[in-house]
Amino acid sequence: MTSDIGASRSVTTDSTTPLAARAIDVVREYGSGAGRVRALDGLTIDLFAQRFTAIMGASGSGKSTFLHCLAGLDQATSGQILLGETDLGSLGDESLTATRRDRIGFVFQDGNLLPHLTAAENIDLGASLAGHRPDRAWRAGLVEHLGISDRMRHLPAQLSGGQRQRVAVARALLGRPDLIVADEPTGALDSASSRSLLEMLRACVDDYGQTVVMVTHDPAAAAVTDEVVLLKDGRAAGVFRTPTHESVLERVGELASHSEETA
Ligand SMILES: Nc1ncnc2c1ncn2[C@@H]1O[C@H](COP(=O)(O)OP(=O)(O)OP(=O)(O)O)[C@@H](O)[C@H]1O
Repeated sequence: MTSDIGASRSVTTDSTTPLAARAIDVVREYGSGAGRVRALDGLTIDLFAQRFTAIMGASGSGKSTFLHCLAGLDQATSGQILLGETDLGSLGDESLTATRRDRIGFVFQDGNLLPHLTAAENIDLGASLAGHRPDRAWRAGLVEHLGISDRMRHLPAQLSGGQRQRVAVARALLGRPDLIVADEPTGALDSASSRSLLEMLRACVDDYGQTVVMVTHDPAAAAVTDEVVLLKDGRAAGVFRTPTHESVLERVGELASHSEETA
């Protein structure tokens, strides 16, 4: 059970709550002619700073496409993605690469570690590429908090799936990014590792003041977040706060039955 993670959440939002990122009327089309697919169809979402937001929706509703556009890995066909005040669409290749490296942390399903680098080298990779020295005290605290201090010299193949994910979380947090994006991070984990990863992502927000956006199909994972954004056919189809396992199941069920009625 994960329902007690984040049990003390309290989410209030008003016009002064700062935004970490925004998607404004975003369209993303793939292909052309008869094969054209509109993966995002005028999507508008506000992502509040220092919050944990889940993105949910049926398969094909545009979740990964949105996350990739938000993280500057893919480009919207039209509309705007703002990271703080920065319009990602206005950046050239070099600035976009630097923005991704310096302002966004990534946690993907398989950890996405480089196999020939040790855990420590993987954690330091972003800082090394940027020519920065990692903040040693911050790094040591993170690694300790994540329980991987004794695994720093191991290669990814010598780590468990859960340990690889912890390394990925440490790497994502090292540069204190403006935004951490997680794509189905619990998808390949057993329930204990999944719970532990969700606790870590929750701690990123509660203890380190980070902003986390996570795509998930898992109601138990969504139930530890502050806010759930539902997508349908490439558009926002609802937002609800302080989700519980039950409320997630209910809202996702409603969305699915509404889709059947209108199909
Ligand atoms: N590179 C691509 N080329 C063509 N179509 C694509 C491409 N990437 C995604 N799509 C299409 O865009 C739509 C949205 O895909 P996306 O992967 O964002 O959905 P999703 O909600 O993340 O799905 P899932 O839950 O199955 O991962 C789908 O119809 C998909 O087939």
